[in-house]
Amino acid sequence: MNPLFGDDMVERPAVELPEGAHHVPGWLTLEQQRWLVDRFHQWRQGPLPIRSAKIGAHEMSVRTVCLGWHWRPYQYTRDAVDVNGNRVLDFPDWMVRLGRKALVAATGDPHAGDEYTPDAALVNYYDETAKMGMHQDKDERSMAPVVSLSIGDTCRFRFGNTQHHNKPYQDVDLVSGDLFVFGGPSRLAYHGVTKVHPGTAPEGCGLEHGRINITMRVTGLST
Ligand SMILES: O=C(O)CCC(=O)C(=O)O
Ligand SMILES: [Fe+2]
Repeated sequence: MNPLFGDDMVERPAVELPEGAHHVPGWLTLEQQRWLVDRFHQWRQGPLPIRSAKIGAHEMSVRTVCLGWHWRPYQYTRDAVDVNGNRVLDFPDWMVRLGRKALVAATGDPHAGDEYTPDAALVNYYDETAKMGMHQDKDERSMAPVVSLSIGDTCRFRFGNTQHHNKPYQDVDLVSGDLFVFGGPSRLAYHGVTKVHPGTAPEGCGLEHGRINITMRVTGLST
């Protein structure tokens, strides 16, 4: 028998993710996406310019501007000593609330966000050729979940295991408006972005080219 809502009619079949990892397709409305893109354009005005972080002598292809704490490999500081020495922007209160809502949406647990107070965000911009190699987010001292929001072009996000950057991993398409959360036993899973699909940003998301990804984290550092 053909089920009425069989897998064949679901545009994006759910991928089986390890415990602690959650993907919520289309979590942000287009209006919310546009509003976040406007914030992005403000953040990149300064006091810190958006820049490619350097891993040794190698510049990352992604460009990043931070909120709350400034990240450079492999540490967080309030002042961007590797850029222009200026102090990083404050972490906005609305983003704390958004992070809490994201955890509730991702887990289905109405209390999942109660204790969550992210204090750092990396706001990454990918042009059509940018990628991010497999890595763990482990510069934080807290194991609270990472909340990730995507806007603009679709990317191929690779979400792996906590042991090494090889298989097993799952490839997930992160589309404009998608939420992805990794916490619990998946908090230190290796992950990366293998490809951005140019020209896939939906009309009305506020971004015509490229992809913005915001990851909120709890650094566990004090002021
Ligand atoms: O762009 C993404 O979806 C992932 C970004 C990421 O892993 C990071 O900023 O550490
Ligand atoms: Fe990461």
